[in-house]
Amino acid sequence: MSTYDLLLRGGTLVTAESVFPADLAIAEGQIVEIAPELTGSSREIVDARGLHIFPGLIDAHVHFNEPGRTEWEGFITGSRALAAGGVTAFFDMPLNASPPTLDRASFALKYQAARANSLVDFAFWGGIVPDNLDCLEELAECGVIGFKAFMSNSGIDDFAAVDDVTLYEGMLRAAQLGKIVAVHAENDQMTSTLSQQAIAQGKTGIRDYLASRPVIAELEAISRAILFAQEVGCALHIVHVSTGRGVAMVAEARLHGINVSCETCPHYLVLTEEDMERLGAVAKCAPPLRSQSEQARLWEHVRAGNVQFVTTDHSPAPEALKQSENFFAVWGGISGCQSLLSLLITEGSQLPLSQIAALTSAGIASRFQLGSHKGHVCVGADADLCLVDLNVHFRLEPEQLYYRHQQSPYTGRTMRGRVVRTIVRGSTVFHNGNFTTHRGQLITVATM
Ligand SMILES: NC(=O)N[C@H]1NC(=O)NC1=O
Ligand SMILES: [Zn+2]
Ligand SMILES: [Zn+2]
Repeated sequence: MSTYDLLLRGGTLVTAESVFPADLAIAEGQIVEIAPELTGSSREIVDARGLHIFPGLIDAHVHFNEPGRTEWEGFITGSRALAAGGVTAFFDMPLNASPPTLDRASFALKYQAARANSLVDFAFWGGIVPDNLDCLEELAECGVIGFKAFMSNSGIDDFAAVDDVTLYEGMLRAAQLGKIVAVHAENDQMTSTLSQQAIAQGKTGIRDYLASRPVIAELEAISRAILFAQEVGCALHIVHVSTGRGVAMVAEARLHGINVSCETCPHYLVLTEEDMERLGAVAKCAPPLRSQSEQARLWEHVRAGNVQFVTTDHSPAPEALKQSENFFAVWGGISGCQSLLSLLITEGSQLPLSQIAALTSAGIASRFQLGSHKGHVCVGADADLCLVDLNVHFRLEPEQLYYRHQQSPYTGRTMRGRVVRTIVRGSTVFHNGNFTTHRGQLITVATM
């Protein structure tokens, strides 16, 4: 009889392919057996009857701001929120921390902070800005997951937007290094000029902000990035696509064999322009929330499989930065990394559970070539799992949030599916509101 470390008995497994009842056994941090009724002895047995066992989610886009702006969000608070939401790994963006992740030294600071404080596994994006092209090679050596560039103003002075030449040359180098380039795609000239004009005319309300970042600004930047990537032969990823039309451009390019993918975020799927008007600063983001008709088309593309994965773009800031009469001056960024799974289960009732697993784990593992050990529920994979009770409906209250700042546009919303346990490489890191000590490790990545 085999001896396991942990046996999950009687649960319903959710994989990117299917949903089926099974026992799951873990030893030395890995899944070692999956079968209808496992009889081996185990150090610990969890009764998973009535629960769904999802692959631990991977959030490929968060801003945890440590070091340097830990008062905005840090690895302790951010990774607790993730664990409470069933997320077992995250990719941290190269900006909003100080210094931003632009070279070997800043990568080392990030790594040390995450290693000391993160409850779950992590990887890092490096940045591309106009003056760091010569540092991309050392960032690749450090093990960044890819390179992120802003095609419009990032809101952070020490992370400048790329001009076309920097983007082109950055893509050339990324292609040589076998790394993916991710872009925040909005046309800088349009968004900057429209913003300046509105502010000069004293038009600083929420509708004015929306008007300063039209859909066409996003579509133009997506098309330019795709054109560059095709020419250069670089793998491209478009972050936080806010409209179905943006996804359609990516889908069309993929049909032509261009190596491009895209993500969207829960806020574009569940909130609209009207919500931004109603909720105010807590719902400010860029690209902004869109109309109901744009949102409906975005959902169609998600259902059709044209969006490779969903991320949260969790980008919080202290309360003071969220308060201004001038909506342009308010920090743009939505806090939501704790609610990814529950939002998709609740709002994506048309999405099969398997597709939710694909969008939150397998899709990311495959795009970033994490290997079969991450993002999959199968024998030999890391035992990164979350146990969810789909029968629970709950109202999200601010005091249930583990963020550094207990604010989110999703508070007050009734959600379905409570995460009861989160397991990282075989260790329970979250269980019914309790956390263990940190456990996170850097995810090592292949070059493409
Ligand atoms: N700097 C930063 O986090 N910006 C993010 N916030 C947001 O709403 N969109 C972004 O790109
Ligand atoms: Zn962005
Ligand atoms: Zn972001």
